[in-house]
Amino acid sequence: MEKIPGLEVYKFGGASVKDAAAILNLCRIVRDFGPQGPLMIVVSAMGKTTNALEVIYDLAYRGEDYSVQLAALENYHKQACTELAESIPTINLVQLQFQLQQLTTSLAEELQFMHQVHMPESYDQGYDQVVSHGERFSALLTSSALAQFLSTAVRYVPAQLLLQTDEVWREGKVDWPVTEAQTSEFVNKALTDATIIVTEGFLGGTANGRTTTLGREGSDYTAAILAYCLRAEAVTIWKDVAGLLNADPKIFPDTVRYPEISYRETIEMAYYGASVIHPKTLKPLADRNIPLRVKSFLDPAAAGTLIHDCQHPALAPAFIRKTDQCLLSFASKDFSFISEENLAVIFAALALAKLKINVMQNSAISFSVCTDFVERRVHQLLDLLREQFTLHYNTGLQLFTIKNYDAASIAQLTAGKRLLLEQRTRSTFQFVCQA
Ligand SMILES: Nc1ncnc2c1ncn2[C@@H]1O[C@H](COP(=O)(O)OP(=O)(O)O)[C@@H](O)[C@H]1O
Ligand SMILES: N[C@@H](CC(=O)OP(=O)(O)O)C(=O)O
Repeated sequence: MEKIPGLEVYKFGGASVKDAAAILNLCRIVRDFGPQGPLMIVVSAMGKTTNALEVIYDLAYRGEDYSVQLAALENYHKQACTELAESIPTINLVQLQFQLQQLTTSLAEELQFMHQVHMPESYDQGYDQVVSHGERFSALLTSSALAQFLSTAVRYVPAQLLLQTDEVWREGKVDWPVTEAQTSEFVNKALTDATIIVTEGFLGGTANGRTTTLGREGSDYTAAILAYCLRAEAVTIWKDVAGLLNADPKIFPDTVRYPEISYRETIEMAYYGASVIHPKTLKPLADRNIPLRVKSFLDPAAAGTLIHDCQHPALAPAFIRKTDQCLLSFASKDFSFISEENLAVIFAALALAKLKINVMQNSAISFSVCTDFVERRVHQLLDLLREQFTLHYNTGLQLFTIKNYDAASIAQLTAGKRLLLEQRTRSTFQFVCQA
């Protein structure tokens, strides 16, 4: 497709649209810091809406009463509408409330269906139809607020029209050629009479028009997919932190910001579990050399972090913690060595149970793997391997990774901890310990 000159992509996550004040702040950021050229805005569900929808969906699925939780979610969005209309008087509150009501009705219908029918084989498909409403509410409120705040045309384009995926519910895989063609068509059409487009993060659509989701926290990835398809000039993800830091400030004290960092370093940090950027975000951007800025929506004038194709001097060590880990070990029952044949069986079972290996270690007669503890999947794995191996596993563990470690950073992080497994390469030190 033809490049659209100057087009940029902004992604606003849950924290940056958590209430009317936050949406108003978003409007000011677009007005005061927005690009000269067209802008594609990707929004996540407001605040913790996705978590709330997951709870409601589970209640509905189990045939239990979810009316209190649903009413609370409805009121949360209604209140945001009312408060936005108080701050931006040109908002047509009656119309906005009507549109919100339509979405609420659609959500209630999806839930009602699951509540009555209870089809285990449709659990994941139903999840996507329900949980996607969080992003829909948010896109409605954000696009309405922006249009009135900026007194300009703002087009809302549903993500299902842009991103086509397969039918792997909750983890939709993007059909790149179709997505590129659709995105080009709908965005060019929208830009004939508007310079700002709003769409939902995290969502896609199948060829049959059903909604899919891309995996939790997938809105960063949506921004990257659209930027790739539109050959955007840059992507900015607006967060509640000063940029990409060397550790999560909610867990580690005294963090430092990386002003500039390469795609490669960032992709590794995301892979090891730095939750500030969804791990799939970097590849589409690196493929088309599109810079990614991480900026603070609380201090939009501040520099943030620029992630691009660059060389930089050695970085301060990065600390990453993954919680809820499980350490599994498999030993041959007859004291024979762990052979390539044994490993092939173990890997096949891990793939079948959809468990990702976070760290692994081989010894003479046993093989250990650290994975995220997803109970259902771990039990599936154990069932698959029980006959052939002696199995041990520990849960409730933490996996720490230090990238670009030095002796001081290892000493600092391991102090007072009992390490169950440790491993180091030239640049990365990892260990598993009790929480
Ligand atoms: N290395 C890191 N640098 C900055 N923030 C980090 C890092 N690792 C984890 N975080 C956490 O990521 C959070 C922001 O990401 P996230 O909550 O996914 O944002 P949103 O959902 O609003 O897009 C921060 O509040 C911070 O706690
Ligand atoms: N709302 C979805 C998608 C997402 O990316 O959200 P956030 O940008 O707030 O992490 C989720 O919570 O998983």
